[in-house]
Amino acid sequence: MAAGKWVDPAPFEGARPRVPWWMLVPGRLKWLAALLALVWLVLAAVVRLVLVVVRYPVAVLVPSSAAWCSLRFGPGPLVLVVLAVVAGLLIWSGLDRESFLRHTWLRLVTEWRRATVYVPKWRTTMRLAELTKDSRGREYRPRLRRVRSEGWRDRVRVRMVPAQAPDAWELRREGLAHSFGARSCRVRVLKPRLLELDFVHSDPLARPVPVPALSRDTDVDLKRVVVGRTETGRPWRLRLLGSQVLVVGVPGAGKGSVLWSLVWQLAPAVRAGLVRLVGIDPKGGMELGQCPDAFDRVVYDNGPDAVALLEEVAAEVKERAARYRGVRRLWAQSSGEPLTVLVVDELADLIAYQPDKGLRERAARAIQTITSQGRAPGYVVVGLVQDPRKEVVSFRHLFTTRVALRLDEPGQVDMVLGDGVRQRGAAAHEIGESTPGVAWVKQDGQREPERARAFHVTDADLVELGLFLTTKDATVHEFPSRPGPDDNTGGVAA
Ligand SMILES: Nc1ncnc2c1ncn2[C@@H]1O[C@H](COP(=O)(O)OP(=O)(O)OP(=O)(O)O)[C@@H](O)[C@H]1O
Repeated sequence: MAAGKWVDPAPFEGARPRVPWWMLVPGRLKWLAALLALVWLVLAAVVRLVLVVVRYPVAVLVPSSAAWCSLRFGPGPLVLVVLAVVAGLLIWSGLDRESFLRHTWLRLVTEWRRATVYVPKWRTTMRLAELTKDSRGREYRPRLRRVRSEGWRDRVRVRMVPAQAPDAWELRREGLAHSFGARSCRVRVLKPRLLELDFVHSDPLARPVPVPALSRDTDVDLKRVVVGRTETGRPWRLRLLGSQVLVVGVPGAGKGSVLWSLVWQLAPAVRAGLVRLVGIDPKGGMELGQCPDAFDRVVYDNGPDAVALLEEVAAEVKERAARYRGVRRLWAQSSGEPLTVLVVDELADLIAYQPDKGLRERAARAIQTITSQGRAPGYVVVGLVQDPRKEVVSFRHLFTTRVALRLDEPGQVDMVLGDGVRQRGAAAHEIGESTPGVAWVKQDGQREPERARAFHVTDADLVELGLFLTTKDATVHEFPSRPGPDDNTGGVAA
């Protein structure tokens, strides 16, 4: 090599060493990142702890405070505290059993069932029921959210996996019920991706609900007539004023009990002349003939007399509507005219089974007029139907309150209550034969259907009702003279 002259050595052919990326990060940034990670971990642990305490307050707080108490003060004071708490709980349950159950016992049951039933079985059940999804090696599993036990049912909230529809859960209801040890399962959609599953353990409506004592108070709330009890224990309130009511159920489902519960509650107003009942019973009086005194007019067939009565009522609707035009928006007691309730025991007999086409069409036209125009002038139709066939269902949209008692098939539930209502849990086809009077109710404008049972109105009750309506000690309501145009009370009676 000549002095001072550079000669290139052989080129380097080895693999360039790979340094992990974090070794290239400057030292200070590394410390900062480690600190942030630590803070994140601590926060996540605190959130988890808080969640556990919120979800299982009794199971976490009671043993931990007992342990703290015994460590700090010894076992003696702990025993005293336990005895005092037990005594306090006993007094509470004696004084107000309802609130005791709600705030302590049911909370305990909720935690117990969440910890022993839903959490341990959730993952396996979701996989076996094929409610999980796999994508690129990752498993997407529905998330178990809030659990609330109400004794007779557990309400379990679920967040569905993306791209899942409630139908998938609807199809697996029975399997889910068996897996979690429940008698049945209902699926309700709360909002997009959020479902509530009702795991039902017993039926709170298994026992008949007796009718209350006949009231003498004529101030009946016609917007909320109590005709039974809902499964949550509240009164079943049926809207009459401003509504049209359709009651559907197979023979023996208890349509009569819905009807008579309504008449029972209206009786004081009927006796005082504030409400007028008009009836058509195509079954020859088998139903309405049990208490004919309740009705101002009643026809026991589906022939010309029944159609004439329907047309008469339809004409009254038109005449009253013409008088109210520009004067009042909705019937009120101050109008000086009674609210008219038209009861048709078997609607299909008039508009579907009547062999005379002319009569059938006239009946359908009159019913349509009354249901579509009767709301404002104070005419309400209560239609009872055994078979939700096409001819009747085509009227469905005119009835704003629909009551589905026991039905034969799931398709009939959709026909009566409307599409999607069964999916929200209204399984009227699953109502047992042993619980007549139990129904699913859907009112327009109310999202959730309600399960309820009508009062059990016995034959003896109907005799009492008849006597009540025919006794003369009633205070007959004095209507004011015919209203003038200045009487513009668009409000509601009662
Ligand atoms: N709410 C109720 N609670 C307890 N038992 C009831 C109730 N409703 C009806 N029942 C009982 O069920 C039976 C059938 O009731 P109901 O006659 O009212 O049924 P329905 O649907 O009107 O039948 P149909 O269409 O044949 O007239 C009766 O023996 C009645 O006592």
